[in-house]
Amino acid sequence: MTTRIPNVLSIAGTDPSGGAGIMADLKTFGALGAYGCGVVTAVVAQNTQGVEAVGLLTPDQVRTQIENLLADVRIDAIKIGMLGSAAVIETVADALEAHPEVPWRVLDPVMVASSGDRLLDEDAVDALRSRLVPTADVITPNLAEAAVLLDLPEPPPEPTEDLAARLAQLGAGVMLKGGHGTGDSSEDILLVGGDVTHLSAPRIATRNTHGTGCTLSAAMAALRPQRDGWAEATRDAKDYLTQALAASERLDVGAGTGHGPVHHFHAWW
Ligand SMILES: Nc1ncnc2c1ncn2[C@@H]1O[C@H](COP(=O)(O)OP(=O)(O)O)[C@@H](O)[C@H]1O
Ligand SMILES: Cc1ncc(COP(=O)(O)OP(=O)(O)O)c(N)n1
Repeated sequence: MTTRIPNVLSIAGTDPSGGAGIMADLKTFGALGAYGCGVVTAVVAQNTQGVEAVGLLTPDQVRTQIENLLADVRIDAIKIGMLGSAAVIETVADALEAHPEVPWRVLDPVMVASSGDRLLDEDAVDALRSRLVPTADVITPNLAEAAVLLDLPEPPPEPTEDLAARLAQLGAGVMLKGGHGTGDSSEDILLVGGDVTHLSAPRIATRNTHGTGCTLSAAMAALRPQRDGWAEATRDAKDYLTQALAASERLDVGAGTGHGPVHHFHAWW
């Protein structure tokens, strides 16, 4: 645990509507006492209704941003989000292997937006599984992403310890998210270093769920340098997200027919 203000890096795609991607990550870092840095991997035309277009940056463009940043700024934790292609996954994996000094790494295996639009090439899953997952401390799949990572025919209905254990065999700790269920509570399972933690929160009745996965993984990265372990950091990250969901109706973003953002600065305004 550090007492200095942590510098936390998001490597992710953009969301001009500010609810997901690198925009959400930087808001989350700021709200949770971390100084935010960002490396852009993709320029995504999206809003609360869905994704209109995806423009991937080249591996060289991503590599140069990472190397230039790390040559100057001490990074205390990294959150990795949308990468888009196998080539960019290889580039980020190489960069992380070359920088073992970055202590904490959270990987959100972003594949598909809640609108159904693809954010990762289909042929990139192997590279994600074999090159990037083993470089992470914790991966944060939702149930659909867990099914793809484990080659299951369809997403399981809810997170289970068995599913988390099978994901952990890919080489990282696991925060298996159950946000897409329908019960009264929203249940996740954290499995790190053989320790299982069940995380439960009341399910908030709102359409403003755009960027919940981005916000959760960013909060874990922001809090890990400020807490004693992943269990404490993840519990506090989920509490922050639950409050941001509960306060989201105070925002007025989008036409109201899509999925709006959570309120990242609910504690201030
Ligand atoms: N309506 C909700 N109320 C409370 N928590 C939620 C709700 N929707 C999602 N969550 C929580 O948000 C986090 C992200 O989960 P999920 O929505 O499954 O991820 P993703 O955005 O990657 O699909 C999890 O901790 C999940 O339990
Ligand atoms: C640029 C970008 N990255 C990730 C996502 C997916 O965000 P997520 O938190 O999983 O939330 P939904 O979009 O699924 O609601 C994204 N949309 N854009």
